[in-house]
Amino acid sequence: MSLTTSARRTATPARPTGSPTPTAAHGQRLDSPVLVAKDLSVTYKNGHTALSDFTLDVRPGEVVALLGHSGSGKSTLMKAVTGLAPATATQLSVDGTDIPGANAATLRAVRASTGYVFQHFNLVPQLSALTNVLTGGLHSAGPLSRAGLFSRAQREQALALLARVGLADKASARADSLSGGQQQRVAIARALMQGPSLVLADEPVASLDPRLAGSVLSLLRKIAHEDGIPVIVSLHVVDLARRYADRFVALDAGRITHAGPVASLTEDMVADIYGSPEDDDAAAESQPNAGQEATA
Ligand SMILES: Nc1ncnc2c1ncn2[C@@H]1O[C@H](COP(=O)(O)OP(=O)(O)OP(=O)(O)O)[C@@H](O)[C@H]1O
Repeated sequence: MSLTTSARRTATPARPTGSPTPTAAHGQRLDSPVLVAKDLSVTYKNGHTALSDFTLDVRPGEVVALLGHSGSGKSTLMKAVTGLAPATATQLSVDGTDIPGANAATLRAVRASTGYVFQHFNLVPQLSALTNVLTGGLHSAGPLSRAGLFSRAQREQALALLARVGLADKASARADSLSGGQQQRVAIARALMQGPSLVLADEPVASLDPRLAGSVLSLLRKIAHEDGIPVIVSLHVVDLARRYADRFVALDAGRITHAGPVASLTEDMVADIYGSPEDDDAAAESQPNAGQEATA
C-alpha cells in the first residue's frame, strides 16, 4: 500500500456514529483505519513505562483529541507511531505498515508520510513562508530540489497550500516576521506538502491565544474532514477538544481512562481526567513543588 496516497484515496468525512460503513465496488472498506494500535506499550531505556496496553484505531477523516495531564503519555504515543519510541504491541501499523521491527528505510518512509505540527511551529526562521512549505516536500524531491532548486510544480503546490491556509500574500515573508497563528498555518501547509496519510499535532495551540487557537484547530479539522487525512491532536483545553475533535482519548500514567465521541465527554470525566479545582488547591497545599512533572 502506498504510504502517501491511501488516506486521500479512501477519504471520507467523519461519519456520525452508527451510520453504515461505506464499501468500494470491489468490497474493500473505504474507511479502513490509517492507524491501528493494539495493546501498545512503551518502556523507555530508564525503565519508565510511559504507555501501557493502549488500543486505538484512527480512520480517514477523523480528528482524535488526546487529553491528559502533562506526562500522561500523549507525546510518547505520537513518537511510538513513527518508531521514535521503543514500542511493543500486538499490532501497531500506519497506513498498513507495521512499525515495530520495521527497518530504517521503512521508518523513514512512514515519517515522510506523517505530517507533524508542533507547539513551537519548528519553522526555519530566516527562510520565507514559501521555502518553509517547500521543505515539507524534500523527502520526495529529486537531487535538484535537495540542492535548493525546487521545481515549478513544487512551487505551485506550495503556493496553493499557502493560499489554502489563508497566507497567499505572505509567501515571501520571513517566517520570523509572521504571527504565531500565521506560523502555525505555515507549519500546517508544510505538513500537507508531505502528502501525509496521517497528521500528528502535538499541542499545536498551546502557544496561541484562544482566537488563533480556534482558527488553527478549525483548519486541522477541515483537513481531516475534507481531505480525509486523520488528525491526532494533543490538547490541554477540553472545550477545544469538544469543539474541534470528533473523538477523544484520555490518558493517565500511560493508560486510557476514558474514550469516545467528544459529545460523550461529561464534566465528571473531565474532573476525573484533570481533577477538580478543589483537588488542585489541596495538591498545592500539600506539595510545595506541585505542578512539576512527576518522575514516576
Ligand atoms: N526519552 C524518555 N526517557 C524516559 N522517560 C521519558 C522519555 N520521554 C518521556 N518520558 C516520560 O514518559 C512520561 C510520558 O511523557 P510524555 O512526553 O509522553 O507525556 P505528555 O502527556 O506528552 O506530556 P506533556 O503534556 O507535558 O507534553 C513522562 O513521565 C516522561 O517523563
